[in-house]
Amino acid sequence: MSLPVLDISPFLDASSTPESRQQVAHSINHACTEFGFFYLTGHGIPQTKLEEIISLARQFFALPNEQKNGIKRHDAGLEGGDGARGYQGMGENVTQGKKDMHEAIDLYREWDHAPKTEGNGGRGTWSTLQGPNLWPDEPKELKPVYLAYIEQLQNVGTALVRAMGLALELPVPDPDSATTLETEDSEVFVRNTDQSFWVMRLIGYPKLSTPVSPDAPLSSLSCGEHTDYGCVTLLLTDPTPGALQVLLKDGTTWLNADPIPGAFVVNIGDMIERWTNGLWKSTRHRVIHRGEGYRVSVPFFFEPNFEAMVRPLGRCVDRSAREAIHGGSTYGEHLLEKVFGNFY
Ligand SMILES: O=C(O)CCC(=O)C(=O)O
Ligand SMILES: [Fe+2]
Repeated sequence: MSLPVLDISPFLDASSTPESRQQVAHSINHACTEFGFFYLTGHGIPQTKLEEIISLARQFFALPNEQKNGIKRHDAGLEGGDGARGYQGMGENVTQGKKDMHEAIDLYREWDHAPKTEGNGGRGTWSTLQGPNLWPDEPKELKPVYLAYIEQLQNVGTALVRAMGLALELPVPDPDSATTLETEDSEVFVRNTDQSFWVMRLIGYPKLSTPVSPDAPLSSLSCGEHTDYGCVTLLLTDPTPGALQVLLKDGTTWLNADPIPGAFVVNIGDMIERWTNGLWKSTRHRVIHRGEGYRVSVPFFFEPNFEAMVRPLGRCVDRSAREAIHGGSTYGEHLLEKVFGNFY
């Protein structure tokens, strides 16, 4: 058994036929209903570029701790800190109250919603999430290469959520009637991600040394079991097999989501589950790296706009034949809860 493979190219190619798009949409509905996870090909980003992204992250993690801590994340209100952006050393990330065995840099869309509070002379103090990204000085090419990559990923994310709107059989937009952000047509996800408050994580995982045991404490995991909290995740990893594991619908079987060269591993997050009223569930997954070498992964979380109101879509509520699972809140409110709660 392995996860479905989907080719998104009909949604990136303006000359593709409606039939080819429908076919992709159909496969997405199947993949999201059965797994919440799939491989994505046809995204147009060359494999050499993907390899460069992994290699630059690997070069950063190989630097001495002292240098990595130069862009350390600090709590909001402390000099240079916004409680979210920057580098976290090994064991600083916490999932379900347990330390994860990884180190990471978190980058977010730059804050452009409200005036920033700048400090006098120093790096400034910031409200949560409102500081600037803390980019590494080394390797020097990391920042420009990642910025270009993030632009490309936003296009892929848009293509994907467009396909998802069709996959849910939401009505196609009526060109004669005005739409609002909350109009529930097949473009609803595209409109609510057009200023995506994206997150990019560069993650480094040392090989775990503790022995495998069924009741091993969660603290021995590379990244504890969780769902992703946003919209869709486009995950790029190095070739290490056996690390990322996905919980199947039976609720007990863990499937290895081993990387396919040139493809992203995609999964849906809690905001899609909420929008679809649970027709599509955000699937639990975890990382246990007991293989060889130092594993590097770079997930890109393509999220709703900060201000997007996320509540179950009427058609999905009808189709799911149950009450709305949530009363609605903005993505920003949801994210702030997650940041304050150390994420998962
Ligand atoms: O490193 C991976 O393969 C997955 C990481 C992950 O699930 C996450 O950062 O949310
Ligand atoms: Fe995840």
